[in-house]
Amino acid sequence: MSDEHKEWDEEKARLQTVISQIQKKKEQLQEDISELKEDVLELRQTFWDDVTVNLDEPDDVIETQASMKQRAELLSERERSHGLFHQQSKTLRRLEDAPYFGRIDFREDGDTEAESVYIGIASLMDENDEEFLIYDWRAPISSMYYDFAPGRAHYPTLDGGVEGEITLKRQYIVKSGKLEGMFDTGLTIGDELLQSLLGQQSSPQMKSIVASIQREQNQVIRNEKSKTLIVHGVAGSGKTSAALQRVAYLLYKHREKMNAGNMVLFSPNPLFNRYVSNVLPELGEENLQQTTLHQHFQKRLAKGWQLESPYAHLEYFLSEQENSVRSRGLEIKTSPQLGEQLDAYLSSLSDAGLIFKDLFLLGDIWVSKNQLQEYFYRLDVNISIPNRLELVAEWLQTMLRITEREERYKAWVDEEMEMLDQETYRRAYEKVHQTFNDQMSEEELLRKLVVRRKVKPLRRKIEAFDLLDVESLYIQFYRWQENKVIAEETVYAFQNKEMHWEDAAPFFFLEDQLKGRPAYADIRHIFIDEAQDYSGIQIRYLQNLFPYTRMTLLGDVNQAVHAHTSAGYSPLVQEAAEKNQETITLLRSYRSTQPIVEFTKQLIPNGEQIESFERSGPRPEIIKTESLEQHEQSLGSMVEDLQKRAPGTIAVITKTFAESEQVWQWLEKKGLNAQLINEHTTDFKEELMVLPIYLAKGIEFDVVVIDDASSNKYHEERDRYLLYTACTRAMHELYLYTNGQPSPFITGLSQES
Ligand SMILES: Nc1ncnc2c1ncn2[C@@H]1O[C@H](COP(=O)(O)OP(=O)(O)OP(=O)(O)O)[C@@H](O)[C@H]1O
Repeated sequence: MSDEHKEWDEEKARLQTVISQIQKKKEQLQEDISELKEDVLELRQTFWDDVTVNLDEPDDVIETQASMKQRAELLSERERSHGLFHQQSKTLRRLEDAPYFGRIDFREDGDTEAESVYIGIASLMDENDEEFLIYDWRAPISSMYYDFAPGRAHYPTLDGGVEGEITLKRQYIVKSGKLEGMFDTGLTIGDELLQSLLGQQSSPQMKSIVASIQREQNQVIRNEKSKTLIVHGVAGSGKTSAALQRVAYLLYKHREKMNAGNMVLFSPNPLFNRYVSNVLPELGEENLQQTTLHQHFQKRLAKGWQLESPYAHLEYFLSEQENSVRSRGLEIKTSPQLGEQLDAYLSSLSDAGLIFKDLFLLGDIWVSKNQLQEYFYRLDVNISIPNRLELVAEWLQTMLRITEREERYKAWVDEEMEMLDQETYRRAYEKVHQTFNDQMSEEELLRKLVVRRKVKPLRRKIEAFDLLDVESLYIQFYRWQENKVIAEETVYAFQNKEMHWEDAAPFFFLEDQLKGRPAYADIRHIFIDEAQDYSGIQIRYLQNLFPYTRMTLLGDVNQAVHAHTSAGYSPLVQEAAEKNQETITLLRSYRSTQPIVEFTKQLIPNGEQIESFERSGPRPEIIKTESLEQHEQSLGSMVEDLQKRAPGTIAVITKTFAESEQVWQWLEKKGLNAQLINEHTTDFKEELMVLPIYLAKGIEFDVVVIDDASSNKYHEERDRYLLYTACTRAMHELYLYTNGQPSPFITGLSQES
């Protein structure tokens, strides 16, 4: 028997042994779960049997409480274990399917023999709990699998590190418990394996990449040095994938002190949220909180206000005439200097200029805005604005108590008391007797109650430091900057209780600086995907909101779709003075076939740095049409044809939503069942989709058809990046229609790979 055959048989035999171990553990766990379940049920049913309820004497009450507490603790401990067992059982079920995907044989310096380290999505011990049958991919020793080729290697430990030699590095393809393939590899984790993984069809949900994490991606995943990690990666280089594996890694590494609830992912759109929602559960971890910046601001918005969505904002600027007041305002509101200018404005407000709100009680001004301002500016100027506001609030609380006492005996209270219902009377009566408050008669208590109810909204306002007129202060900022026209334009929107997207971050930033930021103490790590689309002030806002939180920013400057990104700022560029930042660059694109990568990289400056992964496929095609009718006809037939021939997802990508609607109608007319994706879509329903570029961000499709890459649609510099983003969504096939003259960005591009 050849060595190869022998090894294959040995590996097969080992796999069987491990699987039978898993099955044994699973059965044992099942028994434990059943027992525990019975325990829990019994405890619930007999909860009161062992509790002697005696409330006669204070001592008896205490004893009763103690025995109840003991029972409740026992019950909750059992319930917790039950949950834990369930989790373990799920992990075992996953392991049973594919226990491991890799192996390294590592000989530690000083040892004579190498240990075989098998790596999978979770650790597994042998029967006697002595040896590791499988190591979790996140264990320190497993890091060598991703970081080193056979030869000298090391891995970190708490007391320094371990050095040694990797004598073998192997990969396995295991499906439904069967060994389907194995390869010995060098540094790159198996081209064979990657080929087979990347050649697959897209799926409606992103998959985990643990089995084939590349070395540079591993640096992203395990990085813990810097407070801010910037990952700058070309389209399809695995930024999102690496970020999600990073979450899983951090949850494993810090499992004693951190859980999924301590992390937030800011993603580009709700569809993307859904797209990535399966990766962590697939790895046996809970999902982290996901939101979009828009959803976040919406939660903060006062009642009755409307916040423009970033998509509506984009649509506006994609179809707006240049040099409108709003587009000039946009430049200022997203300029890299805005943060500093707001800082300067805030520091000027320390001496003068704060605008307060009149405080009303019983329909009259109780304390006027001028009185508040006077009081505020009489306080020590060295105290910060939020702290001075706290002092103002304390002063108001005292005044309110006096006012309350004064109001109690006024005529309006008599009137209101007559209107009180029976229930309120009864409660007041009971309260007087319960509290043995002889001094306070029922009537007095009712008066107090009536006044308290009336002042409640005012008290709430004071407690929330809701004393400043932040809207006016925000508008005043633009006047202070001598940008009167922009101030007026903002006034106009604010009068209609509309907040434009570009106003949200500076507005809430200002509010937080003035009133003190809301606390998000439990958030330990935030991830910002598609960070290139964030303006300076949006990032500054988040940094200010989460001052003690680590941040991972992921993005690609070439995929910037927002107008402000041309303003010369990118959150992905490391600040020179900032020591706590680190940047990792990913240049290899895994999503698309080589011909597609070779085509798309010509669209952008410095595209030649982008490396493609050797995967073949048809060349991208540019199809010219001369009229709208021809365009409709040809695109419809092409899509119909694709549906018949190409399995998987097909996306027709347009520049704006209005164009998506039009294309969708064309396809409907042809009897093709397509899903029109809008900003509220959270699920893929059809394999054929029509959507604007900004909603396709971060997502991928087997086949992409660009609706109209003509110069009509894509001619400004900014359009270059939109087109690049759209084309790089394609995994296997890419078609570009151009109705009329092709865009200058694709004219003359080579379609050869
Ligand atoms: N190491 C890897 N092994 C297998 N597949 C990978 C690997 N890295 C990336 N991929 C695949 O490449 C595709 C692109 O990955 P991902 O979406 O994470 O990239 P991205 O950099 O976030 O892309 P974009 O910025 O263009 O949205 C996905 O299908 C992902 O599964």
